[in-house]
Amino acid sequence: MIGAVLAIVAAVCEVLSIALFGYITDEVLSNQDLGAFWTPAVLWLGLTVVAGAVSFAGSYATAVGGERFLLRLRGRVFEHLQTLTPDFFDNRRLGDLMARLTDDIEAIEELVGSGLVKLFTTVASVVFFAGAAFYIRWDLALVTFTLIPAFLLVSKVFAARFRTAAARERSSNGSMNSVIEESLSNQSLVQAYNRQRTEAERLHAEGRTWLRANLAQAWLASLYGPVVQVIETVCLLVILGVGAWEIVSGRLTIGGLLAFAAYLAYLYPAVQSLGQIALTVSEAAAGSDRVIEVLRTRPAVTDREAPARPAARSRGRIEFQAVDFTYPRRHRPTLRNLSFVAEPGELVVCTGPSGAGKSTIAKLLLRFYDPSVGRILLDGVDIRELPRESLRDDVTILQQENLLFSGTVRDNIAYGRPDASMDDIVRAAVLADVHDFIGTLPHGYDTPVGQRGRLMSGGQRQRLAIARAILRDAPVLVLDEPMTGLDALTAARIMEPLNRLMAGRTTILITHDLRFIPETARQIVLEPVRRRTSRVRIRSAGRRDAVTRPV
Ligand SMILES: Nc1ncnc2c1ncn2[C@@H]1O[C@H](COP(=O)(O)OP(=O)(O)OP(=O)(O)O)[C@@H](O)[C@H]1O
Repeated sequence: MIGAVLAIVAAVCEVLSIALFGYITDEVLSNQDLGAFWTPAVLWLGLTVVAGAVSFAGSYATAVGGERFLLRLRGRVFEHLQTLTPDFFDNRRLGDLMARLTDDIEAIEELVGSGLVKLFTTVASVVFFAGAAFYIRWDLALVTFTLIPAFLLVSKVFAARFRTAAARERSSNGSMNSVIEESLSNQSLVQAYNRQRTEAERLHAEGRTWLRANLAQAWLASLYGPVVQVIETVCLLVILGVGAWEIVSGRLTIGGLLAFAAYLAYLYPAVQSLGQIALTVSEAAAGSDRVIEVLRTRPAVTDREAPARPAARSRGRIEFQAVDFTYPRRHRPTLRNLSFVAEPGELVVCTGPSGAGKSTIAKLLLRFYDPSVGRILLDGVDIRELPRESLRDDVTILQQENLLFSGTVRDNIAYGRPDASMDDIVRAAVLADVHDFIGTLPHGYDTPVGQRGRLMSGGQRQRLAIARAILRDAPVLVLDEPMTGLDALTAARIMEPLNRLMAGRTTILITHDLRFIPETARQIVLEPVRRRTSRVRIRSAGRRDAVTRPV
């Protein structure tokens, strides 16, 4: 609003300056009276200074509004993305989502930042310059204004095509980002398999689509200027012709005609830039369509309106009651009729062939998905009744692939409890058997772990993740293949800190590797769901031939 008001003031100053120019032409130049020059000259200079100051303040005020709006928009889209279940990300390309958060939001920025200032200034200019032209000679103004629809028609035709080209450019920009993101994040695989050339070709192919879309935009933008210029020249000739006739008839002075022409010289570019704003709007619209698509996606799992109030600290009793689950867009169920109980502090080992649905149990427990049938209970309460935040505070997961962020060792251990003291962090590292190793790092706890922790070995990453889980101190623990990728010696070494982590916590240990599992641990064996006969067997790890029973 401040920007709009200031833009109007600036336009009024410019209108008055041109009126002074007309006055000087008639009173000073035509009458050859130098004495009449000084007052309008000083006034003109004053108006120019005021117009400059006001338009500076207006542009800046509007830019502040636009940029702040964008800061909030980007934050809002990002927050919304984090409410969506991991399934959403599994089904999208990361590079494309990143393009939506950066380039597409930037396209909107161009509209609400510089675009908005321009729109205010232009509309104010059009209104005032048109008004001033009418004031000088309404009939001449009417004749010249009949040509304005030609400008608007041209910009309408161009804007529609520009929007299609911009949408293509936005989407191919997303695809290009995806290729770059995928290739660069998998560089060791790319190089080990000699796929550099193929990856470069993939990027080139996406780049060509992007190039075509950009050239279509450039073609339209370059054509727009000359087409408008032709219309402008027609207008100018009409003004000169009709103006000359008005002067001959004595209804207009030369100063009046010059001022009139000057108003139109401001007015037509303003109308033309209204058309260009239409192009900016088209581009922003293409970007905002993609941003809105993300904002419109509803999370697959949400909290109840009035969720149950969870106990201050959960005891950690987990119960799956006749759970069936089918992944979205899949026809075959992954789990069918799965029932088991894990008592507080108990270790339950979950095994079964690859693809039987072991990791799916962890995803259901964290409510990344809800069961299609059946219930999952935490301390006797259906987890759908609990706020997701408190449920996830009670469950710590140690994933198959240990996910570290690119911060320091300390940041990574404290990830689940950012307020933890240094003493707590060190204690967790000691229990996870990683403290001595950290001592050998160049900057100890302040050593960066590298992108996704790649500066650490698999075993070191695993022990850092164990320290992180120990520090989090949740009553329920899900360990998803904690020994994956580790050799026998490292796996044996991991077991000790893992046992310390599991002590006193309800633990669901998903693993293929039964070598280090305590004899007494209860074991759930998942069988892949085939026809309707799939089932779950429960047996003791020590007695593999024990009676198996469908649950
Ligand atoms: N997000 C998903 N969308 C669709 N299907 C999925 C998804 N995640 C897993 N699946 C499918 O569900 C089945 C079970 O997967 P899950 O990861 O739970 O198996 P798993 O028993 O842990 O296997 P592994 O031991 O190999 O890790 C598999 O057939 C898999 O293809």
